[in-house]
Amino acid sequence: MNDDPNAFTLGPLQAGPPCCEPQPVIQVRNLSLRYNRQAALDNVSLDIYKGCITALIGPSGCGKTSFLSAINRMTDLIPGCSIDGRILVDNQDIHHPQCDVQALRRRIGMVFQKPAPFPLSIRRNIALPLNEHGTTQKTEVTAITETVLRDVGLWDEVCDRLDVSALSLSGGQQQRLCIARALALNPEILLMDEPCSALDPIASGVVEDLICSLQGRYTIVIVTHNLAQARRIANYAAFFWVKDQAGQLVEFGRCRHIFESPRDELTAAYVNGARG
Ligand SMILES: Nc1ncnc2c1ncn2[C@@H]1O[C@H](COP(=O)(O)OP(=O)(O)OP(=O)(O)O)[C@@H](O)[C@H]1O
Repeated sequence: MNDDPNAFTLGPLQAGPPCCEPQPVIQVRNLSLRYNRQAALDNVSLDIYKGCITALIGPSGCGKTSFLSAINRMTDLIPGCSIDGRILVDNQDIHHPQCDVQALRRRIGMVFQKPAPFPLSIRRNIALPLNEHGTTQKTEVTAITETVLRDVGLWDEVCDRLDVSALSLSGGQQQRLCIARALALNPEILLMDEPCSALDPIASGVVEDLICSLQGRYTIVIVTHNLAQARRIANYAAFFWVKDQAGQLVEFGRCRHIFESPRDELTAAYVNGARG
């Protein structure tokens, strides 16, 4: 898949933790995305590496959310949205007519900017998606519920009140519940759209630590406006910018390189705060 001269690919890395081995799991090639006649992304090619955290950065309107939503075909749900180009997940073309979109979304979970638990009990928030995806045995659902609530550090806080409304939790707890809900389906990839931006600094720090703790077990693609956060948590960063009225990928690379020695002047200006 690396025959495309427009693709951003990296050479072999130094020996490092397994999460940093550059093994592409999502390969985006020449992705262009439109909302009716308005272009939102133009000819974006990018590899996302297995087990790593990749941050999508860039100013408002440069197409970060559109890019994220295209990866699990959430963009199918937006009237007027059309896509050109190819997205491969584990070498499977997600736009192939035989692609099972429900299975794709099970493999690729999504967490949104604003915590959006279902207006149900904490327990039902985890059980409902499991039931919908065919896991109905009570003992199994109970075991998964405890596992994922522990994974997000919520179990000790809620284990004695699993039947209260999820809406009674704090914003940070709600967001961790939403991450637990996504993890319950045992995804390989997590897409996160500004998961901390609606939270206060303390809750944001807790969710940020949680995201770091998931690194290696999951491939994570995160949109963030918080450059310090991207720098703290991501292995790779992709910098988008609006050129000719459409979002384009300016530069992709190891996070350290993007922030400390970017190749592109625009990237340097953005990460140094001179532009954007
Ligand atoms: N559902 C939609 N219908 C029409 N245009 C849209 C839709 N969603 C996004 N757009 C447009 O597509 C472009 C890219 O938007 P997108 O939300 O992907 O950018 P973004 O970088 O994530 O922005 P932000 O950081 O503000 O969330 C913008 O011009 C936006 O107005």
